[in-house]
Amino acid sequence: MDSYTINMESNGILIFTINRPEKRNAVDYKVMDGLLEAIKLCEDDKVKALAVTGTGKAFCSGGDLSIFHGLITAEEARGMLSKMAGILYRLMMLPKPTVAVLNGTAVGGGCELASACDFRIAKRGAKAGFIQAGLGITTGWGGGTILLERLPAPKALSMLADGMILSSEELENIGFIDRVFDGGPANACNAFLENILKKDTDVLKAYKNILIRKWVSSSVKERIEEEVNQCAILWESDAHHQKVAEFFNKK
Ligand SMILES: CC[C@H](C(=O)O)C(=O)SCCNC(=O)CCNC(=O)[C@H](O)C(C)(C)COP(=O)(O)OP(=O)(O)OC[C@H]1O[C@@H](n2cnc3c(N)ncnc32)[C@H](O)[C@@H]1OP(=O)(O)O
Repeated sequence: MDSYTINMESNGILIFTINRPEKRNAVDYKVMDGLLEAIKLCEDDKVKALAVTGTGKAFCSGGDLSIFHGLITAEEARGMLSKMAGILYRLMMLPKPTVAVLNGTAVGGGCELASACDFRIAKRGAKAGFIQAGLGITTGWGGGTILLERLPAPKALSMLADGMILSSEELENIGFIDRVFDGGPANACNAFLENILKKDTDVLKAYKNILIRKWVSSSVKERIEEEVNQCAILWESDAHHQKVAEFFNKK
């Protein structure tokens, strides 16, 4: 079974779907490479928007702990963290509308992936939380930096520092989720983007470039690199490795 799928819809939406339901769509290196492939495909003028979603009960459960728990030192972690941070940076800087369609639970790096999209819509009942703090680390794929660009600082910091998993309604109240939907993710995505897709691609690109210029002038890239560095340092702590071990021992 492929770890991801990439589908071009007739309405111009390119859909990237993480397809690892047996691991709640945890991100491994194949998923990272697939996301980068989808981002590059968006350079085609036929693509009007990019949607990111998952298969099964979860949107994305963050980094694949069964692989990444083998990364022990800061240096080892930094390689993986900076790879995905670089991909999420390219995702957020894509000069086309992007939407995370939360078909289910998003935790940890899954919330960082969702944050890198312009918009987030969630199926009623979906939950999401930046659980990294409970694992003895911070966000490490740029998601903390990006969230602080998306939400007012008090809201963003409470999501990050609380590390709680919140309901779709709570997330909508905070402003992390732009719309809660019932029914199928694809129909919800089409409905959310319907009016945007009617606009000329150059107009949409011009508006996104206003945002991109703001991020470039405020050194978002450098701030993400610093976030990666500080996560890598926390990564090698005994507290983090103990928490990851507890996740697997709880079975
Ligand atoms: C910088 C990013 C950072 C990093 O890279 O480390 C992070 O993303 S930190 C956060 C890492 N992610 C987690 O700690 C989440 C762990 N998973 C969960 O909390 C739950 O699985 C949840 C809430 C996502 C879903 O709970 P549910 O009860 O529906 O499912 P199970 O827990 O029974 O899991 C089913 C099955 O999937 C495996 N699984 C789930 N998440 C991961 C993961 N992130 N990596 C690897 N495997 C994962 C879990 O082990 C179960 O496998 P099974 O063989 O059936 O026991």
